[in-house]
This record gives sequence, C-alpha cells and structure tokens, in this order.
Amino acid sequence: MTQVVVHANPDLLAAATAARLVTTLVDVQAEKRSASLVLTGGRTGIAVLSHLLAEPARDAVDWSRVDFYWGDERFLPAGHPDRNETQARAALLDHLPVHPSQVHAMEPSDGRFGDDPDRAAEAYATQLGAPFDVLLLGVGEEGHTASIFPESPAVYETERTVVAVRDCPKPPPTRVSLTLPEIRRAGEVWLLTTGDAKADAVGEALGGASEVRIPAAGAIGQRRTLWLLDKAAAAKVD
Ligand SMILES: O=C1O[C@H](COP(=O)(O)O)[C@@H](O)[C@H](O)[C@H]1O
Repeated sequence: MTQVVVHANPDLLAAATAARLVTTLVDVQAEKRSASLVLTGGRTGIAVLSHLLAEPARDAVDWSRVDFYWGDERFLPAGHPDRNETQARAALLDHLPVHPSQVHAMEPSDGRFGDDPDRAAEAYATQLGAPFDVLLLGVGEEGHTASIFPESPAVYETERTVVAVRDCPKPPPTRVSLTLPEIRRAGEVWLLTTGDAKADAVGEALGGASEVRIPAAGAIGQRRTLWLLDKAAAAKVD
C-alpha cells in the first residue's frame, strides 16, 4: 500500500513525522521484543529527529528496545559534521537512554577498514538480519534516495544488501548505502522530503518513473510505503 500525506510546511511535517514515529514504534514493541529503525540524513531527516527529542510522548517508546541503523552514510572520518551519524547523534541519539550496542553506524573513512568503502559496506552487511520495521529515507532533487543516485551502478544492484558508492554528484563523492533490494525488505518505508526543488522528483516517482531514472521510485515497503511531504514538494503529485 502506498500512501501520500501532505503537511502545510516543513516544520509541521517534521513534528507530525516525529509523533507518527512514536506511535509506530510503540505498536511494533507491543507486538515483539524490539524494534528496528533506519535513520536518514538530510535536512528533513535530521529535523524529524530534533522534533522527536522534543516530542512529549517520546518516552512512550522503550528506547532500550530499539536498534538504530542508517540507510546511507557519507564516507568521512568519525565525528565529521557531515556524517549522517554525527548529525543524528547530536539531534537525538546522544540524548536517549540507548546502549552503544543498539546504534549500528556505518564505518567511517578512518575506521577499522581505513579508507576502503567496499570493506565498510561488506562489514555493514554482516550487521543486517531480520527486515527492518521502519526505514526512513530522504529524496534528492534528482531523485536519489539513501545514496542510490540515478543511472549509477548502485541502482542496478540486485544481490548485495549494502554497497560502496563512488563519484556521487552530491558531495561527498564517496558513500556507503543500503541497496533497493534491502530497502524493499522493510515493513514500512517512509520517504520524507520538503521544498519545491524536490517537486519534480516526487511527481515523477509517484507518477511511475523507473527506479533507474528516479531511485526513490524503487523504495517500497512490504506493508506500507508512506510519502511524507510538505505542500511544495507535493506540487506535482497528481
Ligand atoms: O546526502 C543525503 O541527502 C539526502 C537528502 O537530503 P536533503 O537535505 O535534501 O533532505 C538524504 O536522504 C541522504 O541520507 C543523505 O546522505
């Protein structure tokens, strides 16, 4: 099932998505022992985490039973301000009662495997198991999602769950990303984006574009695919 929800502005979108995350994680935890949540980078993704920190019902979630992953990472040194992990820690994770073992970050470029994104991708693949419960994604102006860019090798990947991505049109050029086959194993996939610069990509994705041209079109959840947009990003949705 694909649903599109349009909010009046980016701030309302981030606040409503944070509230939605709380209730969804509470529901998952009512059904099973722990929940898995995949975080996204980007402006909207990090704004959602900031709102989640301030959400009054935040601690209805048992945070000691949530495992955090990332859909993609900018392959930079640990602690670099442009890493999705660094931003997510500052916005939310550093303020929650979570054990380090619950936070499954992708390796930095000065980590265990040095400056080798292929080894970082292989290592991340070993951390994956059951399908994710909720997987958050952003959408780029040209239709990328996670770090899967249009017409790039990553969009053709059919076997691996995680890949290294090079020569990205958006800096930094080297990244690590989940692949579309892995994204499509998730129960719920939520695509979050705002602003008129995203309207063409969103309109094309929802209008039936191929995932090679608009990778976000291939991000589909097993139970639900939820597009969470502001009015500007939804301007070209029929
Ligand atoms: O580089 C990235 O950008 C996208 C979208 O970011 P936004 O700022 O345009 O919302 C994001 O989904 C991805 O995780 C990140 O690495």
